[in-house]
Amino acid sequence: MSVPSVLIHRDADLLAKAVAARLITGLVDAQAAKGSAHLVLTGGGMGISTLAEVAATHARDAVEWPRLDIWWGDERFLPTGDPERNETGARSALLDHVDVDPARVHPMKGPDSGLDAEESAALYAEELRKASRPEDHGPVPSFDILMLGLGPDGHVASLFPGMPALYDERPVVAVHGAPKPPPTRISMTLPTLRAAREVWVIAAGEEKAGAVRLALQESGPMQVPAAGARGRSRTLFLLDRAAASKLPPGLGRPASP
Ligand SMILES: O=C1O[C@H](COP(=O)(O)O)[C@@H](O)[C@H](O)[C@H]1O
Repeated sequence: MSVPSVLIHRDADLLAKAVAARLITGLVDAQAAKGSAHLVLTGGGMGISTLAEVAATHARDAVEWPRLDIWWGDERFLPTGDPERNETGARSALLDHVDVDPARVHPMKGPDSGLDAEESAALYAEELRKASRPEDHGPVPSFDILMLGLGPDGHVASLFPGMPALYDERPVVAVHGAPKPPPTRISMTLPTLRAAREVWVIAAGEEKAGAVRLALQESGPMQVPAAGARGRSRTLFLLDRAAASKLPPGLGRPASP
């Protein structure tokens, strides 16, 4: 697992623009190297505003969208089209505006599918298994880029502090009783997040500053799940100044004037 690097941008707006530029470049590089790429999306404020910034730049046309598999790190267990679903936000911010291959967009199924949360999680794990190749050495693809928002409590995906999902070795699990609504969710587990080549934790705002510090310094993943989110090759904490405001001097590199 990689040691995190911390990059600090001036504010949330510039952070979203900078992450969008980084994302386009990362996808172009991955597709140039391998022909196609796997991207894992997150919900939440920064996750969706980053996608909106990708949609807003002409450089998005450098990505070969039909040759991209799109996954979600977690989903709120709500019906298709519900505005609170991470999928709904991602589609309206970006996916509805680019030429993705519908067969390569992989939303987690909600209750309108007729599945319960456990069945939906098991189905997603199976979809991931089918997409993995021998060179992935495991039950999920080696995602090229996996983006994560960060909750003020340190949660990433739908892995909340102290909850059983953090101990689960299955690739994808149902989460019940989440402290943030809705209580029922589907989430990739830590081993699946760690299968990614690059993990990007994206956070803005002072309310995230304590979680950022703990995730980088003092905690284990059971207390602060973000402390366990690390990529195989690279882990980036992409922050605005407010979210970085509790880091000790020297931890983190200012990336914007
Ligand atoms: O509920 C969720 O929250 C986190 C963080 O959201 P934010 O709005 O505080 O940035 C998000 O990463 C996760 O995907 C989502 O389901």
